[in-house]
Amino acid sequence: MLQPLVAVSTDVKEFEKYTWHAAPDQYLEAALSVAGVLPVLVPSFGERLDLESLLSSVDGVMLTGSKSNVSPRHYGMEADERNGPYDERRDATTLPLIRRAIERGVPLLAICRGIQEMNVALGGTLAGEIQEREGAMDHRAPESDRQDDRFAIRHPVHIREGSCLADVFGPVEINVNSVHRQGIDRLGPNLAIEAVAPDGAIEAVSAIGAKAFAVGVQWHPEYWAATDTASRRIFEAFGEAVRAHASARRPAAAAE
Ligand SMILES: N[C@@H](CCC(=O)NCCCC(=O)O)C(=O)O
Repeated sequence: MLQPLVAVSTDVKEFEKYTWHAAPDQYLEAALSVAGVLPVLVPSFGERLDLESLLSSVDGVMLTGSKSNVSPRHYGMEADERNGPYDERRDATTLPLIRRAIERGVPLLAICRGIQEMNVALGGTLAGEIQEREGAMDHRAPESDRQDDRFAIRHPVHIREGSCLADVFGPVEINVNSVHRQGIDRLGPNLAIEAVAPDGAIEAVSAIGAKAFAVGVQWHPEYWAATDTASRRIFEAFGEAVRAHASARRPAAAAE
């Protein structure tokens, strides 16, 4: 089979006096080496992108994490500095992309900022600084200059019975990393909770009635995808869904 293409979200960043549309290596590495797909960066040009053309040319969509937050104006709230930084160009690209990918049955894996975008795209809201909520765990990364420390696996999540991820792991507890200060507040109407943290924070969702894999996770399976079984299994399941989509979309190419 030809290696199927997966559209990957990009952050818009200023660096060395240039504007970049960028994605971190970890996500691309996990997509290529564990999911077995060819990641293709999608520039954050928003409504200037022909999403039908894009979604007719790829067999999956992966949304990466980011230090930036979805602008609260997308869920009816004021965008203040406290809840920044923002990346409006990324929002303008990913929010419509999520809706169309799910409508068209293109497999979707949304990670961290990605699950938050998925919830907002489908009509939900987010809460900021969730560590300040009564009884909340601190979901932010540990203070460290070492990424391995910041992305250390450090709390359990319970995978709900009958969920998509229960098909991947079984209805069990898995241990995950945690690098976020925002979280899902009001769940979008067409989303189902797939996993929760011990403090009740929603850690994974899936699109109800989706034609294909459409899962968002608040943790970072990409970071340890090569070595951690649970992280690996998510990317393997995503890769399987992408190849199934490719086979259905291009039977001839799938036979090659
Ligand atoms: N900004 C959002 C989403 C968090 C996220 O995607 N984190 C990825 C890694 C960011 C880092 O390296 O600090 C939130 O904070 O909830």
